Amino acid sequence: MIAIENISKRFKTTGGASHLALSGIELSVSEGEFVSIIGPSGCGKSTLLYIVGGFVEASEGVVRVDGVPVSGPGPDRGPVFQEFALFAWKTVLQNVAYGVRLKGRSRAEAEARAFELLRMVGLERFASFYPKELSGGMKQRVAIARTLAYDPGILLMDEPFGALDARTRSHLQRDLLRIWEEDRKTVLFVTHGVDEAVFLSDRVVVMGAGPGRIVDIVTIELERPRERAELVLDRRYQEYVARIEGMIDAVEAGAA
Ligand SMILES: Nc1ncnc2c1ncn2[C@@H]1O[C@H](COP(=O)(O)OP(=O)(O)OP(=O)(O)O)[C@@H](O)[C@H]1O
Repeated sequence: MIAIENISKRFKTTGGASHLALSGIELSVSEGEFVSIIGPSGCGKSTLLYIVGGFVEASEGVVRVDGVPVSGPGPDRGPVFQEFALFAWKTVLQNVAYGVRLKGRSRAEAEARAFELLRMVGLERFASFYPKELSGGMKQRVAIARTLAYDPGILLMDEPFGALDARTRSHLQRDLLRIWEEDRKTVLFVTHGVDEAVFLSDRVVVMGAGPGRIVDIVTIELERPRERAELVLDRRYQEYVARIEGMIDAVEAGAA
């Protein structure tokens, strides 16, 4: 569904020099697949996601979604980033309904669907609240519901749970998996958390820096549905985490 073909990205830096952030990235993601991208800070994970989203233009290469080259953002790719980017002046319900209205629905239809989505993320009781009245975890749930509202086939998630405390993060991971298991969107998920990547993903893409490149792709052969409490005790899960942590350590030490 997503074909990333030989993507490179060079940024101009101040003073006229340039910085090669990504080089020769090749990756195919199937419909309904959950793929995480992990790697040291600055290796270009966000840049790659933004290129797929059409927010940043590649210097070389092409990204195709269903065979069509990406030339800008589109409703087929829903971004969920770390900054919640909710409308401060709209209620929770209106924020989510906004996403539904992008699909050309009437206000009444949009609100009905928004309620359904709020139920899905466990926030129906907060429909009339404003973003400033919510915790970080709740805001991130609203942001996810708003993106789901226009039903993109692909979710592009850039450390969506990075700013949250460990407990809230683990609740949201579980909720995200539940939602994903219901309608199997294709997910590209950038994270710093190896455990999070292994828990959520079908495949984990490990990137290295200088320039940003793919070092390895690990297929996570753990059955679904996954339960965190069970999984952390599973030797295979522990081995995946240790193996990927080892790869990142090697990349950081310049050995990979
Ligand atoms: N708009 C920009 N202009 C110039 N350089 C940029 C720009 N955006 C990113 N870069 C550079 O590209 C490289 C990759 O950045 P990117 O944010 O994609 O990395 P990352 O792996 O997501 O990092 P982190 O894990 O810290 O979020 C970095 O060296 C960064 O300084």
